[in-house]
Amino acid sequence: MPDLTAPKNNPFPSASLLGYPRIGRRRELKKAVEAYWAGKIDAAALDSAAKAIQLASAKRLQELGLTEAAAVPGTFSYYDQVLDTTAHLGAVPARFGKLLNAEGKLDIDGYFTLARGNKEQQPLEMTKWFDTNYHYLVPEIGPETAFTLASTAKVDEFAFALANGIETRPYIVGPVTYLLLSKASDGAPAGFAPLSRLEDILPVYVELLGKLAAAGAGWVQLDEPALVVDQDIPAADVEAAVARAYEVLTAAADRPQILVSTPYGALEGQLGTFAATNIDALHIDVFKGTVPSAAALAGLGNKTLVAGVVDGHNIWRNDLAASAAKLDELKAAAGKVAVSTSTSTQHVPHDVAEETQLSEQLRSWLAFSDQKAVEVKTLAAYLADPASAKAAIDEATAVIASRATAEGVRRADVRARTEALTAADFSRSEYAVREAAQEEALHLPPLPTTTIGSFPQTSEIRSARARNNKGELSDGQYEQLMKDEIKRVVSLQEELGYDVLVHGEPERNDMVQYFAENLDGFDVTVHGWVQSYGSRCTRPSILWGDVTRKAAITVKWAEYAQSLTSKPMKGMLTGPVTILAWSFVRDDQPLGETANQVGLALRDEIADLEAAGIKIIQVDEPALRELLPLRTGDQAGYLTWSVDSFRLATAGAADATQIHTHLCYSEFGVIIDAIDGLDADVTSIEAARSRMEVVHDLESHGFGRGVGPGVYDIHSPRVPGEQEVTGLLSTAVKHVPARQLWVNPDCGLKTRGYAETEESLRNLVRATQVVRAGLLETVK
Ligand SMILES: CN1c2c(nc(N)[nH]c2=O)NC[C@@H]1CNc1ccc(C(=O)N[C@@H](CCC(=O)N[C@@H](CCC(=O)N[C@@H](CCC(=O)O)C(=O)O)C(=O)O)C(=O)O)cc1
Ligand SMILES: N[C@@H](CCS)C(=O)O
Ligand SMILES: [Zn+2]
Repeated sequence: MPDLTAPKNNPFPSASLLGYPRIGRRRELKKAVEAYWAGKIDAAALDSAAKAIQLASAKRLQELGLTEAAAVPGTFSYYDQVLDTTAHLGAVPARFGKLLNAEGKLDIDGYFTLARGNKEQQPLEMTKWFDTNYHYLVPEIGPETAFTLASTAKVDEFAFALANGIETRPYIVGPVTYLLLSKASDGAPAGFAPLSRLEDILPVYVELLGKLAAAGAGWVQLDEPALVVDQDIPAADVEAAVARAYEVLTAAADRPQILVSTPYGALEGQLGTFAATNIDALHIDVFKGTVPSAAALAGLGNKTLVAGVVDGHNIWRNDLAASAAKLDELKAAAGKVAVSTSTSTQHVPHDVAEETQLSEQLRSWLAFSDQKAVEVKTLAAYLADPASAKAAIDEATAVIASRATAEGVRRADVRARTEALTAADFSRSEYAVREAAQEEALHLPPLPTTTIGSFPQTSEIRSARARNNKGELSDGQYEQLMKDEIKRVVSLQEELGYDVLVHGEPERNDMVQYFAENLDGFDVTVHGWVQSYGSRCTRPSILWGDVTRKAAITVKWAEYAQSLTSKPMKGMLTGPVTILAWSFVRDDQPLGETANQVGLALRDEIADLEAAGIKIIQVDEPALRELLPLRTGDQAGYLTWSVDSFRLATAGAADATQIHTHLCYSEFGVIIDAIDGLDADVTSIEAARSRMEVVHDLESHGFGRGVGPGVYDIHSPRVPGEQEVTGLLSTAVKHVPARQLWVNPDCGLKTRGYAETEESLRNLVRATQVVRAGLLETVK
């Protein structure tokens, strides 16, 4: 048992992870949380499932060598780390009414209400966490928000691990990042900035630090990733906020030692701001970021520099020799150096060893969370005694070298095709020419109605796929079940009166993995689940080699669906940027090169869809915003290659073929030029959750082609009423010329149930009829 009376001035652990997956090696948390939501287990059973995961993870990390006090990160969460911070601060938006219980605490049901909403209230908005495919719940802060320590979950988790003999390092989002990620609550005065409430949240942090110290915590981790992003407020204001926040927190009478972590990129000038505070350790990302100057590092004085040299965001085996060289530089300039990951490893799966279906060669190139723990430990050993790590470093060097020449990594046929590309391959005819050709081919009514692609992925569909994978259902039987589903979805859309139909995507396990399974250059995992949001997970595919299409991928399904209706059926593809963003992408060449290879494979697929009689083809790019570099100086280069790869995919289409694209899960104002640059004939874009904010951007930009701002928020079971949709459409027609406007939901319907889907889709059509009639009146 650790000695609780020992002085809390332990050194920072020489090797640690910044965070660890919390969903469980077999998605135990997902299963428990969903069972709790469905009323199948009670709160006590959920609590014991959560504890079992916490303990198993902590023990596993100890087995892997992270045995020092505070080396195991306390990053468990039932749903989201930002929501956890909201809970600890008691920052419940007033619109939820009284959610705290009689003791002033937010219990588990209140916590899930913020995440999932209730009959009256939409949940907190969900948006992308930095440049990852993880989504957090956006806090709503106003001048009225009351802050109080409404949860002690972090203290309880710490005490539980300690009682089991493991001193963890509790994690919480730091005050500056928390407020910078917040949005102003409804009703806050114009121009209100959540950061203006800094003084008011600090006492709650101080109280929490006191409770953690009392429970025996030696170290706490305050995560400040917002500091690696160029904010749209002056840098001096951010600096002042950091200085003030950490002046108050470090002055707390009783507190653990404080590590501030700054993952996802280079801290740049803000390193000096932290150097001037009294925090005890500062983590910097030296994987994506660069090694700071010796002078900047010297400014850290007695603080421990926690070097994030092992990539927490991708799955390639660490180049230990390169990391060792960085550590040498850091050690020469900074006093105390410890080793860690660049980010939490919540973005990568648990263990490569689970993926026995992958070739040994591919597995040797990879490092998931558990392998990263070992890498961190090896590098810490290197710092203490370089000779002790020599064998491991040499092995990593040899394995990485073997990748460069392995079969499939560089293919002459693929390279010849990308090298032969010319400007003409990236452009279609003028829009006016295409518009006329499409008008003639499609004869669509004003305000055409459509959906984004997926229909509910029922448990029957998923279980059929699982049985097919296990060999319990033949390919023929599986295909027939998918066709039956497509038929149902097509007749439902006809009955509801939609103008442009979709086949519903039942045959896809995921909109990226499905394509990866059908392209050379990729491999997929069996257990490689990564949390996307709440209980939802994805299995990012591994893009390790040159990409080509083995055979047509979607054509047979699109052709079948089109054979069932005289209405146009949309072909449905995932775009190159999104395929890259939601996979683990090779790190041995520029992303733009890889994106063009994927773009060419999609271009071939579009040609085959056209040949099969498909007149409208949607190429989804929901991740276009996600990959936007966090530093403004890096953004233009990204936008060039990303937009180009989409154009390469789509520019082979005939004038009469209508190309759609779809974007969601982000705010798009900042990349509106790039969206326009995609040159899609129609763009559907998430808008319902933000009450059509995007139409202002479209209007001021003078967006000239078809556009469908979403009018149905598909993220919750709530059904939008006909009047609500009419209202949203009426707003849209004020800002976007009616002849350009389409009517559609915010995103696909795969996470929804049929009951609410049917009712909502019916309301969309009814509202469209009302607005169309109004347009006719105006014309008269
Ligand atoms: C649009 N979004 C996506 C993102 N990233 C992606 N890669 N894909 C996306 O669609 N990022 C942004 C958003 C995030 N949103 C979501 C939305 C929904 C999910 C989701 O529903 N995930 C599912 C898993 C999906 C999947 O891979 N399904 C497979 C396997 C299903 C499964 O679990 N099978 C069981 C057996 C089932 C049975 O027997 O009945 C098993 O294997 O144990 C499939 O359909 O075949 C989730 O469950 O979390 C994610 C992100
Ligand atoms: N076509 C996809 C897009 C999701 S972003 C779907 O409808 O699910
Ligand atoms: Zn979407």
